[in-house]
Amino acid sequence: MPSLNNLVAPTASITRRHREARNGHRGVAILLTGLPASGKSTLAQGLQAALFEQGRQTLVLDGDTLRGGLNRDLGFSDKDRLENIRRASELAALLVDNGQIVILAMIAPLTDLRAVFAERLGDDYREVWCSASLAVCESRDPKGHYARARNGELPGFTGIGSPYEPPPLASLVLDTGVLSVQQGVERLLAWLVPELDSGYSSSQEPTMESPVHSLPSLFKQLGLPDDPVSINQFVTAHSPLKPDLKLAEAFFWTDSQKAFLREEILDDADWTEVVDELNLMLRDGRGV
Ligand SMILES: Nc1ncnc2c1ncn2[C@@H]1O[C@H](COP(=O)(O)OS(=O)(=O)O)[C@@H](OP(=O)(O)O)[C@H]1O
Ligand SMILES: Nc1ncnc2c1ncn2[C@@H]1O[C@H](COP(=O)(O)OP(=O)(O)O)[C@@H](O)[C@H]1O
Repeated sequence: MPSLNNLVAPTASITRRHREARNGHRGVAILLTGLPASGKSTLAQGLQAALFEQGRQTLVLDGDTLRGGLNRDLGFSDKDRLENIRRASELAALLVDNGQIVILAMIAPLTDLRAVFAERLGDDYREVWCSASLAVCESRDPKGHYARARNGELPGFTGIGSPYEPPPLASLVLDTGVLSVQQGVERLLAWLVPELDSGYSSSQEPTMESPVHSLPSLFKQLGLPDDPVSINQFVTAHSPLKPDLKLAEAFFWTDSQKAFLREEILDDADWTEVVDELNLMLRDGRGV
């Protein structure tokens, strides 16, 4: 293994701030934790679909899927579960740094295991407890695991042969034994969306030297719809711009929009960075 002292990370030319500005939302990792069959995977897929529909950048890291590839060398001993979570937390951190909303559907049964996520992801970490009881989960048993565990075929199965410690500090508790799937997804969205829209990573706070405006805020400033789907539609409808045509001279702007863009481009003012970004998107037809 190489010495950590000899590793030098490259400087990123495209930073998290750039990606979040383009996405119009922050990157964040949400752990859905709970007993087997408590609804983690179902809610993760439902939440992902709803966020995707809203034009957001999101993906699911599911314990079962990770264990089929990246973590296929790992079992369910304490040591292996810790390594499972460590790798998932590293992967999630990379993806959050890429501006993604990472939805982790993993049992992560112990407080100490969830602390690995909290420590690695810091302010970018949120915990949701899918709190369906053991009795409810066992009665559902969609994979037949509980029945096998009761027969002694799955020693150390969480909830039967090994413990699940409820998370006392979860940001959100969903009683997945009572709620419908749709109600669960609605509650997740109602809780999460304001957080996504309420500013970006604290480690990337804008400074006086480099004020940051997002693409949505530019669209709002221009009097245009500012949700991700509308921004995509606008870029698709108006690109590619001819190489010799200046952005502010394009036919689709009103006079006041042109005046605003000219001023911002000439003044090298607050909006320059995001105006540049829109310019590039319109040249190559790339949406958000
Ligand atoms: N012994 C034992 N204990 C718990 N779970 C088991 C076990 N053996 C196999 N499985 C299957 O693995 C899925 C859980 O993987 P995770 O990576 O989320 O587990 S952990 O966070 O490392 O505890 C889990 O998926 P879910 O039912 O979706 O939770 C099971 O399908
Ligand atoms: N409120 C709910 N949230 C999530 N799943 C629910 C809910 N109510 C019933 N279910 C059902 O419970 C089962 C949960 O399975 P799954 O999502 O694979 O759980 P886990 O990933 O926690 O093992 C699914 O069959 C799902 O349809």
